[in-house]
Amino acid sequence: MTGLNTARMEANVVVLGTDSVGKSALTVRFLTRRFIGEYGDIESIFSHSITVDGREQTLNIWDSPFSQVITHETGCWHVSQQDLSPESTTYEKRLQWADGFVLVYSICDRASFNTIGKLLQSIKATKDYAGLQNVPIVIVGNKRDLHHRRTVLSEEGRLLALSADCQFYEVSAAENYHSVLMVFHGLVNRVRESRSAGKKPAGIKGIVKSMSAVFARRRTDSL
Ligand SMILES: Nc1nc2c(ncn2[C@@H]2O[C@H](COP(=O)(O)OP(=O)(O)OP(=O)(O)O)[C@@H](O)[C@H]2O)c(=O)[nH]1
Repeated sequence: MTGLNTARMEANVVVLGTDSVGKSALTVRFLTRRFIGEYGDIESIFSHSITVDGREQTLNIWDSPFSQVITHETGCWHVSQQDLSPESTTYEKRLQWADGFVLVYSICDRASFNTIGKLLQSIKATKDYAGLQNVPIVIVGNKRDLHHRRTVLSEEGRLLALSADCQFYEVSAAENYHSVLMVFHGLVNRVRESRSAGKKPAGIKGIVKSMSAVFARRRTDSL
């Protein structure tokens, strides 16, 4: 016996970001260790098992082209027309399905970085609505190999991640497997942390909250 907890875990991951930032390149690099250059527009869910800290983890990764995803009008998120058919899977469904998110922008594309803030807003709104705070999210600045064409500073990515309580990595799906692996390992650790936090017994704050709720109810009952 090694004493390691070998229980297998499963987590659903959605990879999001604007067109051509390298979502498929990142996903395929993680799954196959290879960079193949062109990926097409196919929406796919991949299942892949990895071992993190001695524990096996199955990730179901949903990679979808951005053009099928969302538009943002007057503060509301809308799914695009082609996503409204009954058999199609909407943006909201993707958000509900996911246990964690990889949000990708290109360091050479300022607009793709600006979109990350909007994606964060919509994810947090959906998860908060479902009572799930602190959803695990990793922000990834891709195409690091193209640093001569950089328009987004590393510090900007890091600050955004810090302000939204997310992890942050800059990677090159084209040139480096290891940094891509770190992205998914980082997310797995976050998912584990959030699951074990969900199972923890109520801390002192939780107990005070429940007692206040009980006493408040008694006061209203006696009126
Ligand atoms: N130089 C460089 N090119 C990359 C990198 N990652 C992806 N690319 C290229 O960027 C282009 C878009 O990559 P994709 O992986 O298809 O991007 P995507 O975000 O999945 O795009 P959509 O499917 O349109 O949403 C392709 O030509 C890739 O070869 C990278 O790290 N460095």
